[in-house]
Amino acid sequence: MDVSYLLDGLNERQRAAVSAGEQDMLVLAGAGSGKTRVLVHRIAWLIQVMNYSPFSVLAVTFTNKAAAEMRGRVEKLLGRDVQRMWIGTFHGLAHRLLRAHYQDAGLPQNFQILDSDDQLRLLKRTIKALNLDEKQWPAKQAGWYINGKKDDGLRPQHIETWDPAEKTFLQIYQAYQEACDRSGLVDFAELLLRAHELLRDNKHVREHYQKRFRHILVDEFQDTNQIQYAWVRLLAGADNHVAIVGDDDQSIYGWRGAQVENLQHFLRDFPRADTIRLEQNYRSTSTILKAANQVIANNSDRLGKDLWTEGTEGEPITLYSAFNEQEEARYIVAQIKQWQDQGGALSDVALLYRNNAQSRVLEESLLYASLPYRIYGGLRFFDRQEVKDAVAYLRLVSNRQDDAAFERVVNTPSRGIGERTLSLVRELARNEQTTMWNAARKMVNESMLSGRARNAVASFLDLIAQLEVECADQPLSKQTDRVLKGSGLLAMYQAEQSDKAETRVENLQELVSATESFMPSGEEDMTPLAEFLAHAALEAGDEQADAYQDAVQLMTLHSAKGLEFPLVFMTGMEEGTFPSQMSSGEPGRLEEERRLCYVGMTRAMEKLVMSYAESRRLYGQENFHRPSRFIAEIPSELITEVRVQTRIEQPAARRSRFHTSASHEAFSETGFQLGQRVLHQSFGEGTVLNYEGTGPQSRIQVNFDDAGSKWLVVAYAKLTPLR
Ligand SMILES: Nc1ncnc2c1ncn2[C@@H]1O[C@H](COP(=O)(O)OP(=O)(O)OP(=O)(O)O)[C@@H](O)[C@H]1O
Ligand SMILES: [Mg+2]
Repeated sequence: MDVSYLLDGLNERQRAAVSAGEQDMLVLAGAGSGKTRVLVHRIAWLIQVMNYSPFSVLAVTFTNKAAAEMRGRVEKLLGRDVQRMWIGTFHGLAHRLLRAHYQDAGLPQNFQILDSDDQLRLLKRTIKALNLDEKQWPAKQAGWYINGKKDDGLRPQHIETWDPAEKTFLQIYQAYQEACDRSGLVDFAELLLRAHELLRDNKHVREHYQKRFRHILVDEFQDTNQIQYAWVRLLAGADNHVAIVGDDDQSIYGWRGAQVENLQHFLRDFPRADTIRLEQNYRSTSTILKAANQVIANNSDRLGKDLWTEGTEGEPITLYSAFNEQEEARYIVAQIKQWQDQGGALSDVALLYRNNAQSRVLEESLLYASLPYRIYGGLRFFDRQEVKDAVAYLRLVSNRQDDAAFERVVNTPSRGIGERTLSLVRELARNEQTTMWNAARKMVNESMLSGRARNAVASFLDLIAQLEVECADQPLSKQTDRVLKGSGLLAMYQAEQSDKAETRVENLQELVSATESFMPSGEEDMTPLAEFLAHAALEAGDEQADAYQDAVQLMTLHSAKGLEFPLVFMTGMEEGTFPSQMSSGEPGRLEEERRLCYVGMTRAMEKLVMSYAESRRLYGQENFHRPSRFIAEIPSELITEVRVQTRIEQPAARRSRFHTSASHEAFSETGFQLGQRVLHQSFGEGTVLNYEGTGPQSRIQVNFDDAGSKWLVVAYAKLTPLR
């Protein structure tokens, strides 16, 4: 058979990696050098040329989206489907292992995944139950503590501490874990830890998979944490082969426990591994690549890589300075329209930002301009309130011991079960070391509640029992439909009659279609419902209604990893936003932010646009910041600066109650406009942001580059207009 096509479109070093014999390898290379492409071709090579069954190859990627893409690309190369092949994220694969071996893992068969939001809720309740003050012991912090410990492979009994604060967190960890275990709930970090323990402690399970997975391949290896790497080592055993690809310059999850040192550990633990370096970038124009290389050169302790391209020079990087985030969004939308007018596809455009919260203003501008968009991460379909409510019903119907689901829906829609009643149920559950369901049942049976409360709780318990009967042996979409109607959820939102409620109804309907089109794999003894619930908890944004529409792609810089787009906007390039406030004091974290900037820039193929706003309202607060230091790290000859061209009217959202049309005229008379640059004798240069009052009393707000924001009386300020 002619297999040369598997090496087509690869350079010499890539070919060497793809066609290597039975061996371990590390492909260490910069962004866009074809690492992922090598991995895909290697998998096809193993199957086609070295005659491995797809069944004996394990491939790990970083997101579900990347996993789906990888599977698709392998299938295209092979010309057949590889459904049986294990391609997934660490979390997804861990979940699959736990399902298949739930007994060995000490889990109930119908265990459920607790996502981050549910985890936080459960932590809040745990902290309350321990009579701790949530202000002093915030649930979020407890979550970080617990997840961090789990990522390091530590159970409460492994932790010893003299630190009184840590002692309390440890106590929360313990109580939280007990609650999870009682309810058959597994959080994200627990998936990894438990799967690790399963492989470590069960020889037969471990040996089974060691025999099975002859080749293990891991993409984005620089962002594995300790437990993930420990897992790879366990699975690899003595005579399997591991190929990892990564780029130390793109390690951006240190804050979540990823260890870039794993790259070195790999070379130590797999001493026979070949290191292959790729140096040609095939993704970006030389301008973009040069700029990205310059930025990352400011970091220390790099493994060091040279990246070059034969690509064209392309356009310079556009830098846009806006006076606030609204105006930034308007500029971006105008640019996207222009791109569209020139025949560009919307799905070729990515808007990247540092924090999820930054997306709202961008979304509003896109909506206003009727440009369809999709968001990855953040506002995932399965994260939306109504969808979570519906899923919680499904969970409770399939497992009554699921406390998180119980809490979520017991009084949604409202059925007169108040906080007082619930706290009685919680208390009994706690005292008897049992679940909410069991406690509630007992309270009803033994008349431990007042008449009304008892009836309300009893009818809820009956409702769930009834739904279970109605759902038995029904197809998944019928079950979902039954639950939506029977629970009263759908009716509740239908009755609400607001735009928001309408969207919620649509989302619930979308959930039914999602279950309709869901194809359970039928493996590992899972019911379709159990598989769907796991999918809902693990999938990020892949199920949005407009998945196939041509739409602008919005995502955080973190979730853009591994992807590429012809036109990329990096928004919010301001000190305090990016690099983030928290990182500025710590050199280590600042370097991680710089790597994130490198990741962002190297997503762009043809054109990169960076923008910053002099004033930004975020989380309800207005802040003034200078342009990000990363901008200054780009050689100026690679940048074209665009300034605010048309002075725009005050955006509605920003109009304060002081503003009257009279003051607007008075303001205009002063000769200054919003966004205008001005010079003050003692404060120096700044930008006009706001104004109030009329006549001689009128005041003007200026954000000075060095002195910060100040309100000044126009008549006395002696401002000199610049530009
Ligand atoms: N030898 C090659 N010839 C032509 N195009 C290539 C070659 N190798 C890779 N490419 C293309 O270059 C782009 C980048 O490749 P790929 O995504 O595999 O890079 P990567 O190293 O994984 O990047 P990242 O570090 O961002 O994950 C892709 O569009 C890919 O198809
Ligand atoms: Mg890649």
